[in-house]
Amino acid sequence: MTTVLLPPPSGFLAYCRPGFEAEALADLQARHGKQGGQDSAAGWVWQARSPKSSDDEGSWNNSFVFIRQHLPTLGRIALPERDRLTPIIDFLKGYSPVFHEIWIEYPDTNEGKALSSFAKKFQPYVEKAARAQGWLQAHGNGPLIRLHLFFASQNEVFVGLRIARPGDWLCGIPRLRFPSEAPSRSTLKLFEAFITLVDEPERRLKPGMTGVDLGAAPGGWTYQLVHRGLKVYAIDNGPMKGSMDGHPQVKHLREDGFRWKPRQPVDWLVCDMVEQPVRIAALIAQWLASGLARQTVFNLKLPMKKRHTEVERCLQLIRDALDDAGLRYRIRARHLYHDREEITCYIRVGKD
Ligand SMILES: C[S@@+](CC[C@H](N)C(=O)[O-])C[C@H]1O[C@@H](n2cnc3c(N)ncnc32)[C@H](O)[C@@H]1O
Repeated sequence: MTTVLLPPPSGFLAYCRPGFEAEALADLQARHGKQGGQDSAAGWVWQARSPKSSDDEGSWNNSFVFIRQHLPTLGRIALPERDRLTPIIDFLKGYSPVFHEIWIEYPDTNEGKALSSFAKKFQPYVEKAARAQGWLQAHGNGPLIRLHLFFASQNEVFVGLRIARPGDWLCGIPRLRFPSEAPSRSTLKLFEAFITLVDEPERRLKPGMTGVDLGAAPGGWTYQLVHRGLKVYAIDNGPMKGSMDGHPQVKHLREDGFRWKPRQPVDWLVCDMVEQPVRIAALIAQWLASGLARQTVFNLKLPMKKRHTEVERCLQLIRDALDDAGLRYRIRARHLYHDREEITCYIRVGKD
C-alpha cells in the first residue's frame, strides 16, 4: 500500500446535526483534549490540534457518536465579498498540495443550504485554478486525495485535505432514495444504519435469515429486512401498512415488545420502540446475552438534556451484560443523518 504524507492538520472540523454542537464537541474533545482553540456554529464544531491528537483516522472513524463526518483542517480563511477564489489559492500555495477531487461543502442548516447554488457555480472555477497550479491531478493507483472547502458562511471557509474513505458523503449527508414501496420514511434510518454501521451488509443480511422487528408498525424497518430477503416477526399493537400489511415474509404479532420472545434464536433484532433509552438498552442486552439474536440495530431516543451521559449509561449497561455472559462483541453508536433526537446503535456478537 502506498503511504501518502499529508500536511499535518491544524485542527479538526466536525459536521453535526444543528442543535447537537455540544455533543459533537464533547466527542471531539474526548479524542483531542481541550487544549487550544475551539469554535462552533449551527451544524459544525472545530477543535485545534493538540499534542494529544491522533491523526490516525482509521481508529477514530467509528468512535464518535454525535459527529456525522470530520475533516482534518489546514486552516480557516476569511473571504471578501468579491473574488473568494484568490485567498483560497494563495493559502494553498503554502502547501502545494496534490489532490484528485474537490468537495465544496456547507453546514446542514437553512443558511448552509442557501450556499448550495453558490457551491455549484464556484466548483468549476476552483477546479480550473487548482489544475492550472498542477495540484488537481488525475487519480492513479494510490489513495484518492480530496480537497475539502467547507464554507461556514459566504465569507469564511475551512480548508482540509484528506484521503477519501468509502463512507464519506458530501456535507456529511447521505443521499438515499426513499423506496416508494416502504410504508414510512423511517425506513431511511435503518437503510442508513445498514450502509454506515454494518460492515459487509450484503454478507450479514442475507435471504433465508430471520429477523424480529420490535415496534414495527407501520413497517418501514420491516421493509428493509424483507427487501434483503429476511423473514420477519413484526411485533406491534399497531397496524402494518401498505406493502408490509399481509406480506408473505412478514408475521405480524400484536404483542408487547418487552415481553414477546421467539421460540428459536433469530439472526437479527431491530427495535424502534419509543421508550426510555435505558429500558431499550436493558431489553437489547437481555436478547443478546441470552443468545436470542446475534446482530441488532436499535434506536435510543434522547429527548433529555444530558444526551452524552445517557448514551454512555445505556452502552455501559449493555457492555456489562455481554461481558458477564462471556461474549465477544462490537458496538457502534452514531447519530445518523436520518436520526432526530435519537441515536442508532449496531451490535454484533461473535468473533468475526
Ligand atoms: C417510531 S414507531 C416505529 C416505526 C417503524 N420502525 C417504521 O419504520 O415504520 C414506534 C412503534 O413502536 C410501537 N411500540 C411502542 N411500545 C411498544 C411495545 N411495548 N410493544 C410493541 N410495540 C410498541 C408503537 O406502536 C409504534 O408503532
